[in-house]
Amino acid sequence: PVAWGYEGDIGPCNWHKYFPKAGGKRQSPIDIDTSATQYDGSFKPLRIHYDSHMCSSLTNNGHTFCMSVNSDQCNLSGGPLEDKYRLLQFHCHWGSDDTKGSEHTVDGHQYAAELHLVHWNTDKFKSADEAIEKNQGIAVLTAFIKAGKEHRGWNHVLSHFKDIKKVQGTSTVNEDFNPKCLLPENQTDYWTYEGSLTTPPCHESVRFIIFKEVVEVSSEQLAQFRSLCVCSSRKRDTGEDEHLVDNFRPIQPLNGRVVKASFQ
Ligand SMILES: NS(=O)(=O)c1ccc(S(=O)(=O)NCc2cccs2)s1
Ligand SMILES: [Zn+2]
Repeated sequence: PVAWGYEGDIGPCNWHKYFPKAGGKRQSPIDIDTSATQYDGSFKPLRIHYDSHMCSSLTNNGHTFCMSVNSDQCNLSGGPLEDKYRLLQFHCHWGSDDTKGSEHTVDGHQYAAELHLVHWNTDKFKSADEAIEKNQGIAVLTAFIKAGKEHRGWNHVLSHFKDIKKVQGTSTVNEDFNPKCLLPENQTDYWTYEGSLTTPPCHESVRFIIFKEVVEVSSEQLAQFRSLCVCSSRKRDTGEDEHLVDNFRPIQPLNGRVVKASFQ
């Protein structure tokens, strides 16, 4: 597999050389210009049904932490979606300090981090690997994160981080944890548009649903995101571990796409 990253020769400006989709016309992330969004009154209520008795495993894949979920009881439908989608995994993007880290921006404002709950279309496709490449294959529920008060729900995830500090580290999460607790209270106000995976291979298969309400976590919790290491071997010339930070892709051209809003 081709190595890619967020800085230097393997960074986002060169992804298109090995991952041609990265140069496509409906790429993500984007800036949400709230003065140009269009209210769509036709959206049905979002239906987010997750159960908490799902055994999931947490991995450091070198680009982010990834909580993979293998429950057919975690489903998403409604809102702008025509089909039923099943939760595959969730992960985040964050910065080297609290002033940057989100992938999408709102009126040019970048948040400290961004949560992606990745779902695949089980009505149209037989597997996630098939859905990942197809239009309407993927739906990503997205919440912005800012530094503020501590978030108790996030501690269920962060308590496993010592086991995945190194890349390819994996930890099994058995406790009663429902990822729905990571979403904002207001789940009726969101923006939505058609885009892509924000990492290679950047397939243009994603419907993003981005909540307007921002979730707060403490600065100390954000610092725990940054405690993950990029790779087991590579050391800085100071012998220091290289920490996983600034794993966000720059914003991409809108190319005429319209961002819809579920609220006026
Ligand atoms: N940042 S994001 O939510 O847009 C995502 C990027 C990659 C995602 S994935 O879950 O599809 N894993 C990568 C792949 C698995 C199988 C083939 S590619 S989700
Ligand atoms: Zn993501």
